[in-house]
Amino acid sequence: MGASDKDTREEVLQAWYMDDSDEDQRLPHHKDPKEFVSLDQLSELGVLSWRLDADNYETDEELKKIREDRGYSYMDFCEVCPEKLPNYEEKIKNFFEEHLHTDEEIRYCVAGSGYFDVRDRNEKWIRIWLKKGGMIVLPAGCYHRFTLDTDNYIKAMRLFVGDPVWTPFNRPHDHLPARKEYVQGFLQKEAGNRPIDATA
Ligand SMILES: CSCCC(=O)/C(O)=C/O
Ligand SMILES: [Fe+2]
Repeated sequence: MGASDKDTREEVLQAWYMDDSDEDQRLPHHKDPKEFVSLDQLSELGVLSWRLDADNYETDEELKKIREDRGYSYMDFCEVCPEKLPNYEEKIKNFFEEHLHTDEEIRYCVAGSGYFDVRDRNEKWIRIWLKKGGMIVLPAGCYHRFTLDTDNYIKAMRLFVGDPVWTPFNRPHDHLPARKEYVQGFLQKEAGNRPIDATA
């Protein structure tokens, strides 16, 4: 991916470390001073991202190719607002409980915006602001949560490999194979980057 691709992705996808305040979850929760997280840092956590043409998703060849390459055969839409989402209050509460899934969570924002929070490898929260045209993949086994922002509306395309399984496993679910594999991926990367100890 070239530098210019990355720059335009950042118009619809921004990430930063969160503060520790208990204020309204829909506020940005920046640290003071702000501490942004790059898309490369996100990809080190296994979080993939694209910028796509949300006004033309029905005919978008780039989306078609991503779906073919990654096997995303299933697609539907989830609109989050009181008028469109049944059991809105309960769902909003559940989305914001820290959880993981045993499969990827793939969300493409075609309207509105929202926050997907993910834990980094030191358990710090990173807030990912997804806006119209942004698409993210959260890897299986990655603890995360979702909230609307203060605009209170998102319409997201949900993609899945085969028949969808939406089950959230609220933290702690560290014994699940998906979690173990996700953590193992970090440990292997760290071991690969460690300098060789010639005295050992
Ligand atoms: C914007 S899609 C609703 C959030 C959701 O589906 C989910 O699983 C959050 O973790
Ligand atoms: Fe989720």
